[in-house]
Amino acid sequence: MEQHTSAESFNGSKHTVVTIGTFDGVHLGHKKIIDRLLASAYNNDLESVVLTFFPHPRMVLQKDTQIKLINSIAERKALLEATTLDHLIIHPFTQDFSRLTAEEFVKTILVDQLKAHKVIIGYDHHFGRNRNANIDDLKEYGKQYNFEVEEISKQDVDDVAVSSTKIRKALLEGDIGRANEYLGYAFMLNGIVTRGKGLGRKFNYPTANLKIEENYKLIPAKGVYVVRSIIGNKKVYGMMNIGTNPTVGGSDLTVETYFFDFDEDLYDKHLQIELLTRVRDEKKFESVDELITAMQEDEYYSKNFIKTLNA
Ligand SMILES: Cc1cc2nc3c(=O)[nH]c(=O)nc-3n(C[C@H](O)[C@H](O)[C@H](O)COP(=O)(O)O)c2cc1C
Ligand SMILES: Nc1ncnc2c1ncn2[C@@H]1O[C@H](COP(=O)(O)OP(=O)(O)O)[C@@H](O)[C@H]1O
Repeated sequence: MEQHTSAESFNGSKHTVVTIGTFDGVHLGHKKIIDRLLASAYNNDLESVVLTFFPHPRMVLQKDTQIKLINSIAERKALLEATTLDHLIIHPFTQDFSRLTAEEFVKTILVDQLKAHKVIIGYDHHFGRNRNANIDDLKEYGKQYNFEVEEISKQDVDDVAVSSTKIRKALLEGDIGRANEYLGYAFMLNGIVTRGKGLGRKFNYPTANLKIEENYKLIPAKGVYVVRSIIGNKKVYGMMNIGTNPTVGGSDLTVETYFFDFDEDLYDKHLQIELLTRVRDEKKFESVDELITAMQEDEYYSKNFIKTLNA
């Protein structure tokens, strides 16, 4: 797959089939649309292109800082990279870009830059300044500029929208099992390991604190989770706590993981951690001893869960 940082930097020689969307989550519904794109590219001897935008339009137009996405942009790229897509264009969504008229968008981006012969798009897709053009307008432009428009039905669009919404909801409720089912892979968090208060080691449970850079990344509900990561080519399992550590008087939200059968310095390292299942809610215990007992029970539970994976 070739990556392009804007539509302008796309310089394909062949004609293309293009689909446009946010693809947050790159979940099973998105995969179905990408499969359609790939089949169409194959059958028509076209190159397949996903045109996606970043930042999310709502971040730019409504300055929405509350919006939370299932994937960081780096994660979205990596997930799409794993498909056999020919081109991924992550076009910067700016105020200027949002002011392009529908016809300017079609002519300059789809026709001149992407050489689109076909566009696969949702029945309810709106585009251009103030989103005032719809799929019928796109079909008219198609006649004028010589490209075909393939409509994704209401049912298929609803499936995709519903599953993004359902995944966000499941994550916010801590229902990782359900989120992972819709995703078709395990939800992940990426970040750098930072220093905490150094208490974990005293409890015999050193925990790598993950600093997640992207403020728009959705963090699942507080609680304890069984997790997995690849550290230096080795698969390691662990248990993660997302929370404020109320037992030791914490206040900021932290994401910290104790890895099983592992003893290495992780400070400043980048980790990608997959969440596999939820163990329990975070609690304020009466004492540190009670917290340590709970962590021992979490470890027992987690290791049994991991055995079922590897059975
Ligand atoms: C599996 C696991 C479960 C945890 N559960 C709780 C909890 O229920 N309540 C709580 O206050 N802290 C909980 N913690 C967080 C500990 O308080 C925290 O790891 C400890 O304070 C170390 O912090 P430090 O990394 O800043 O040294 C949990 C940590 C882990 C790894
Ligand atoms: N099994 C392990 N799981 C997690 N971190 C570990 C483990 N073994 C060693 N470490 C190291 O210990 C650090 C965590 O120790 P801890 O006492 O909790 O300090 P801090 O409060 O700075 O996180 C991790 O960042 C990592 O560098």
